[in-house]
Amino acid sequence: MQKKESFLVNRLKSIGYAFKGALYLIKTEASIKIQVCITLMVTIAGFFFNISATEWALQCFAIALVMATEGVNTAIEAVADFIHPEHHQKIGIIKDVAAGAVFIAAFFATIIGGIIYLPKIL
Ligand SMILES: Nc1ncnc2c1ncn2[C@@H]1O[C@H](COP(=O)(O)OP(=O)(O)OP(=O)(O)O)[C@@H](O)[C@H]1O
Repeated sequence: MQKKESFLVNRLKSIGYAFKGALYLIKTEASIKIQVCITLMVTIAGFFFNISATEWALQCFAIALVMATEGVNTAIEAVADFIHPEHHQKIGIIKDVAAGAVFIAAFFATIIGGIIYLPKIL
């Protein structure tokens, strides 16, 4: 009989798997690499312009939203390719909708960036 692992060991393992997934995403996805670069740039900009705590919170939220939707988009693409490797109209729609979610997050993240930085630059 298999020994039942404690709740804590299970949670730690889950964090490990999630970390592995995030690392895989950063290593394999070109768009996430670009997003990591943008994250570094806006973090430097945040310190440079000495943005407020609320602005930091909004910036972190925008970054997290874009990266999280990108991760979900990648997972959906992988599932779609796995279950139906051939070309299919429905797969196309599924992938387009998933990509659309990333676009929406990125669009509003850009607006947040504009609201924070444009008044400081102009
Ligand atoms: N199996 C398929 N059947 C129908 N259309 C597809 C299929 N695979 C891809 N497409 C179309 O091509 C587009 C790009 O798909 P792809 O899987 O190459 O994603 P991508 O945007 O290049 O992914 P990445 O996030 O890795 O850059 C999809 O949004 C969809 O419109």
